[in-house]
Amino acid sequence: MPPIAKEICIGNLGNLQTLPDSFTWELTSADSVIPPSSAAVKESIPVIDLSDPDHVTTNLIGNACHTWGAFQIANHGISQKLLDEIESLSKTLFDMPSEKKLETASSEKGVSGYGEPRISSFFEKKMWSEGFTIADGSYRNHFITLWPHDHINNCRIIEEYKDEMEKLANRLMSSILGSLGVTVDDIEWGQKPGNSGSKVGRGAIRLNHYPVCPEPERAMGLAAHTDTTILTILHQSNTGGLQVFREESGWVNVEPSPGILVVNIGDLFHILSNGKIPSVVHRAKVNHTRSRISIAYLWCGPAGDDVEIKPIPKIIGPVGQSLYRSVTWKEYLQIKYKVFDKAFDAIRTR
Ligand SMILES: C=C1C[C@]23C[C@@]1(O)CC[C@H]2[C@@]12CCC[C@@](C)(C(=O)O1)[C@H]2[C@@H]3C(=O)O
Ligand SMILES: O=C(O)CCC(=O)C(=O)O
Ligand SMILES: [Fe+2]
Repeated sequence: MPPIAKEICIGNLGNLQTLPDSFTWELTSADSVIPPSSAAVKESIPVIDLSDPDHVTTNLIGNACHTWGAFQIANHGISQKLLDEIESLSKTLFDMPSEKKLETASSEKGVSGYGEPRISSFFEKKMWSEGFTIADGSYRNHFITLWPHDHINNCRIIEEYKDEMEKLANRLMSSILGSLGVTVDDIEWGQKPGNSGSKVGRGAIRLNHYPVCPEPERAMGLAAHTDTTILTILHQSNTGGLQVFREESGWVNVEPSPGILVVNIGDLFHILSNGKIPSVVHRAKVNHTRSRISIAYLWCGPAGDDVEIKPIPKIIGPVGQSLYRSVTWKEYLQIKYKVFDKAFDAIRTR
């Protein structure tokens, strides 16, 4: 009798000695990073020092956004202690037995809880990763399940991280808007009483874990995607894996550096900018000897469900045309998770 195939669970990937077929991706040469012999090998997204004067950072951020749709930041004001705390919380979570993690599985992809990335349904093959999404307050119940005696401190870390990241996201948005010659007041919802500044924020956190992989070249940690956000701030542990895509350069590694955060422009900023800045296509590769943690703060702006996201009139200009129709964040998220990489086409006006 043939052996009964054991169900492969994402909570146990690190124990596997071979790459199962369901996790084996058919990658072509276009999928690899630039060969080391290429002159462009040193190319990577710029690191911008946020302690430099505002006019300097705005200019550098503007250039990076136009070129890459992404940049890295130093001296951003997020304490190393908080970054270490959230990284260590994530490690403790993913080190738990698979059955324990599954007790906190999200009921639906994309809402709070443990599970595969929401984009996984668009790919035939499975991704070599597990994650935990914090999209609303329901994560607190999951934390009680995971840490019956230590949830209060872990919830404190999450709340502090969200508050600090939201302030940073607002600051970065102002800078990026500044580089486009506008301010937050030029956005309709930026002027709404109660919706301005950082008071009403919409931010999710995704804790990602990429276990050690027996055949990293044929596996994929997190498949190529753009984020459905205004911007995403990413903290990566000391193992590389993040790659960004640019037409002119192909896939480019974004190596981790202590205290440096990565900022990705998401789809909503691309819409607000009337297509002037790209939302960056990125992915995460995995490693043969080292596991990797990343923590993404996915920021959708000071926007409630009913707030309209559309190109900023001042960016379109008096004679220009709007590239995209107006959408609410909720509506755009629905479109994205129906048509995935065709979402911009679905809301294009011409
Ligand atoms: C706010 C959100 C963005 C996200 C979908 C979600 O509803 C919550 C999870 C987020 C995340 C994190 C990992 C990568 C990503 C593409 C995914 O699969 O789930 C993003 C989603 C997104 O940006 O669309
Ligand atoms: O792990 C990474 O480097 C990328 C994570 C990511 O893209 C995401 O969470 O949206
Ligand atoms: Fe992402």
